[in-house]
Amino acid sequence: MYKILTLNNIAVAGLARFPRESYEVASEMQHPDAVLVRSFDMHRWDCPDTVKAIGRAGAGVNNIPVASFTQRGIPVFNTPGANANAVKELVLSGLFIAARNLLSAAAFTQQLTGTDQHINEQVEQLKKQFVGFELAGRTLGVIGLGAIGVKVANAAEALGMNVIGYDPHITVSNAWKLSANVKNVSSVEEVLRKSEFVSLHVPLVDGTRQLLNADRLEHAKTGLVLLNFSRQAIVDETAVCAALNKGKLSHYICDFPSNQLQQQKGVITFPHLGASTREAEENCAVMVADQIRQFLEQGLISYSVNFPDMDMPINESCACRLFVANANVPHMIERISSTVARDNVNIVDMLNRSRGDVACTLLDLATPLSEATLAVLKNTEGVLSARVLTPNY
Ligand SMILES: NC(=O)c1ccc[n+]([C@@H]2O[C@H](COP(=O)([O-])OP(=O)(O)OC[C@H]3O[C@@H](n4cnc5c(N)ncnc54)[C@H](O)[C@@H]3O)[C@@H](O)[C@H]2O)c1
Ligand SMILES: O=C(O)CC[C@@H](O)C(=O)O
Repeated sequence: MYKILTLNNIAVAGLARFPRESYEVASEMQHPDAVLVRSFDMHRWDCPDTVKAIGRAGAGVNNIPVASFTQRGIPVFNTPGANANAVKELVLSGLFIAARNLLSAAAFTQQLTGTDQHINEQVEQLKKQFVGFELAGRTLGVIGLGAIGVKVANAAEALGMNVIGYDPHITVSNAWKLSANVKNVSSVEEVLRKSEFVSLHVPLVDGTRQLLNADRLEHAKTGLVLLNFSRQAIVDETAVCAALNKGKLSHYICDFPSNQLQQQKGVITFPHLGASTREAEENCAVMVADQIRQFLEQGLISYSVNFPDMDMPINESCACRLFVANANVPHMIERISSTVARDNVNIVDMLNRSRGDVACTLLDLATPLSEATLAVLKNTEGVLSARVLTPNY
């Protein structure tokens, strides 16, 4: 029986992927084999020794201490693209809200009282304060052209906007998906200089923390609308508030309310709603549940943020499969295979892949591996984690 601990609400469609006869899933349990999480802050969480995999039902992994899981030989999975459409639609809403002053206009009509005739007179007399502008012909700059950025860029282009994009690490596959009309520019400053709207779609890592700071915001066109549906710390909030007060920015629309933003004019915040659609929650939950099952049951890895992809069909003549996560250094295969040889076990199939400082090895073994040999393997220099899986043919 595998045990799956959920640290956030995970959509039922995803939880249903774990067969009841072989999985227990709960939000509180002892000795979990894997953990499913959304935005729960795992940096302050004491992870039990039994955990073999972490599944993030979403894109961002800044709430997960990935480096420390890597050292423990634990793969962290995420679900790239599974919530991208939901975020794109919220970003588009942000563009419309800013261009047409929709929130203040709706707040204005909500407070009108009196007869219909009186309300109508107020509407016609005062609506001029909410006059907006059209998106077509305006320039949107997209910073980060990954799963979300590409969708935002293409959708904005379809609305008639000029779209420019900046992503020094764009993947070939995302470059193929991007509309040919999206112009590539070479710096964040150039995006800010040329755009009326800028939307941020980068992950929060050391290199993107406070990507938009006071110096960079100086380059912005006066009246820029800045949208941040990535992470709070991608911008320097103090610099954003100063830019709003100077008129450099007209709006800051983001998914991350904070104490500093609460009273700031020009700010519109949402409660981290980007991925909160039924469709996105289900997509993420189903994708991550399937990844965790594949790893627990077969040692296979896809869409891990810290481990290499591992794909090898289980050899039908094997008695068991050994999964080893190890440091990516010389002599590891030699150490692993000589330890396995203690049991006089024959290797019928094998896969070894590496990614950065980590490597993974799958060995399909003709006969079972003893507990004693597995224990020796776990203590072998360079081995981060090891476990034996008994295939369920
Ligand atoms: N608001 C929400 O609910 C919500 C939902 C999903 C994702 N997100 C956030 O959005 C981020 C992006 O998601 P995604 O699915 O598009 O991820 P992704 O990995 O597909 O794309 C990120 C892109 O950013 C690019 N990038 C990295 N550093 C950059 C830099 N310094 N300048 C320009 N580009 C840079 C990468 O090359 C990549 O193409 C996530 O990491 C997460 O933090 C928020
Ligand atoms: O799980 C959520 O609601 C938010 C997820 C989102 O921030 C992500 O990075 O995918």
